[in-house]
Amino acid sequence: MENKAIDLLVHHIGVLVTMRGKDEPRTGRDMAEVGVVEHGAVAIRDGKIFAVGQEEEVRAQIAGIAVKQELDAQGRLVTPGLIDPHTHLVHGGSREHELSLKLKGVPYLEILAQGGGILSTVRATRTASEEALYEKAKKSLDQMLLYGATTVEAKSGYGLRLVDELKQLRVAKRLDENHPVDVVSTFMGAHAVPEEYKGRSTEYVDLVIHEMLPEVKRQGLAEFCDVFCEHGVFSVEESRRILSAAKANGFGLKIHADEIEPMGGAQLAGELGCISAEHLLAATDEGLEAMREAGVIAVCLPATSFNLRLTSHARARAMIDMGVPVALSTDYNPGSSPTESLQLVMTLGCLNLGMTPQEVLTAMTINAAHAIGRADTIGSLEVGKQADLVIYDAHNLAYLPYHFGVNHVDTVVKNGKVVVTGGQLTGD
Ligand SMILES: N=CN[C@@H](CCC(=O)O)C(=O)O
Ligand SMILES: [Zn+2]
Repeated sequence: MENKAIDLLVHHIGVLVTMRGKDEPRTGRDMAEVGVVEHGAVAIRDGKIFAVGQEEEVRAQIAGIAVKQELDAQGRLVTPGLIDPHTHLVHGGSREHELSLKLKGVPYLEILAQGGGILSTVRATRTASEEALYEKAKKSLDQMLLYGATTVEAKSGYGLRLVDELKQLRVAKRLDENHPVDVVSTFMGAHAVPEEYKGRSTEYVDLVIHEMLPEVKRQGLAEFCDVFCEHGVFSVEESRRILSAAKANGFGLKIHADEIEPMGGAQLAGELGCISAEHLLAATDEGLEAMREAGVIAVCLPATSFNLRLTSHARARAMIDMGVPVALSTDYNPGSSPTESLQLVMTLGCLNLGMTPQEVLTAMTINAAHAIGRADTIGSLEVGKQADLVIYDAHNLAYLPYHFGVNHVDTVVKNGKVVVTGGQLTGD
């Protein structure tokens, strides 16, 4: 079998960013160690990386083995496929009408308290057919792929009743099966208290725990469970109840924590051993310390703080310096972050969170892979891992966040197949 043909050889890579070398989530200085190889090549067989490194070495390793297809990277930049570890991919409708409210200074939680915000998307998602949700989410997933994402996490949470939560999760599952991008599902029945349970949040929490969680598990529709722990949404105690039940049902845990108010969500993430905690703009030093001790990954969402016109951002610099592993994500959703572009997030990660281009790339490759429990197969270009990589129309890493607002992706290889070429989907 050693001589079975190489399916694809990507060669003449000017700067190859491998992210190789470490099994745990990257922290501190390691976040800047991106494993650059100049004059690189990647040999791919059966959808996996067969050899990677300097072109001369790779060619020596595959000497005598036939190569079916060669792809000339023309001296440009190659990175692992980008990973978006926090999205609300599947939903009905859009919320551009909230822009004028935002411009008048109406706060995000105020819009929600008035029955808008998440709840208006809940109405649109409940009335949408499964097919319409599929087509809309597919369009967004196409965009994500065109901007370099090869794996995406997707949360439910706009159904807020069993039938519609399952509908959202089925759409995510079908996309995972049919679309080149891998979709990892999270159940988020506790995204808001639905209108019909207004003032009865304890009853709704009971419903999530006793009806929704077991059924989602029984149908195998989600790997993780997430909760929006925030004033006026779910309290720390309610979040603890839901996440503890999720843990007992075998879900991995995530939490939208300390986004707007310092509630103690970060501490809860540490206490329960969540795989990740999201947002964290208002997280205290004690909260971050609890996360560091428990190895919880901080998923920072700079497009959200930008879009909500917040003057402060997640303290990613402090997190990195104190040893909390940081990942970055679009938080793609119709309210607080209507963008599919991880490249925009690169720019905001640098300019608003103070991260370097190297740290930003680590945060949306290997650390993002850890945040969704996939670091054994994706997130770096190493022998045996899935052959997911991106060729950019750029010659160095810093160029990506520097030249913002445009798409630098030229080619995407997913599981060894060219799925984007010349910035267009191939349809494979
Ligand atoms: N903060 C809560 N949930 C989403 C926003 C959802 C919405 O506004 O529709 C977020 O992560 O930003
Ligand atoms: Zn979110």
